[in-house]
Amino acid sequence: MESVENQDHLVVSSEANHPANLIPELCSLFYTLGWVTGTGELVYIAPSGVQKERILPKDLFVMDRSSLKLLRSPNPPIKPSACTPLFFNAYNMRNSGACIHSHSQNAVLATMVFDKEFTISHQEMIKGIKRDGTDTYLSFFDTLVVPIIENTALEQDLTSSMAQAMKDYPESCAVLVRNHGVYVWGETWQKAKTMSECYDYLFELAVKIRAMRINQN
Ligand SMILES: CSCCC(=O)C(=O)COP(=O)(O)O
Ligand SMILES: [Zn+2]
Repeated sequence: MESVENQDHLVVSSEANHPANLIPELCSLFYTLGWVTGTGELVYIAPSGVQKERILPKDLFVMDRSSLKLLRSPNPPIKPSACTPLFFNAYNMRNSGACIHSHSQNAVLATMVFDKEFTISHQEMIKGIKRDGTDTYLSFFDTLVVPIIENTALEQDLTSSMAQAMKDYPESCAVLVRNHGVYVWGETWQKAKTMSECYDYLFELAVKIRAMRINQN
């Protein structure tokens, strides 16, 4: 059997949007936003516990989506992101093409001021959020609802509660984790990124609305 450490062709591409080039670029962008950490038939996964803004294509793991077999591992061996089983919730339960995990303070603050669900309505940016499993987006007058699950000591221990929240909220494209951050997924990396930006904006806005005691009627 070929070594998973010598499959460099899987992470070499001249296409800017190839996951091998895109993931380092997005990790670098998310680092500048203070979010940090994130991820066909191949699943590209960032390494765990490293400085995400410095990731290079050669640092990525590549996994077969259906068999979960690791096809490529960086050399020297490091672990794939601890979020891998949570990313697979999004891939398997929603057939999504990309999942982004962020530790944005806006997401964390939202989990501190809301109880079981984050809600917001009558905001233009709500229109950037899809109703998962449908071809429609929320309207200005809809209420955006995001489930909040409790944090655990280890990232992988969030897997079942995230899966339960996804079953309970079939149209949500995100799950908040109390005092930790958020997972956002989409059918493409572009949709996952755009929705991450909309969610983050709305989390920040809702926290400020509460802090300023603005009455929304
Ligand atoms: C300071 S990060 C703590 C663990 C965590 O929340 C996380 O998301 C780890 O992600 P990684 O991709 O670095 O394994
Ligand atoms: Zn995390």
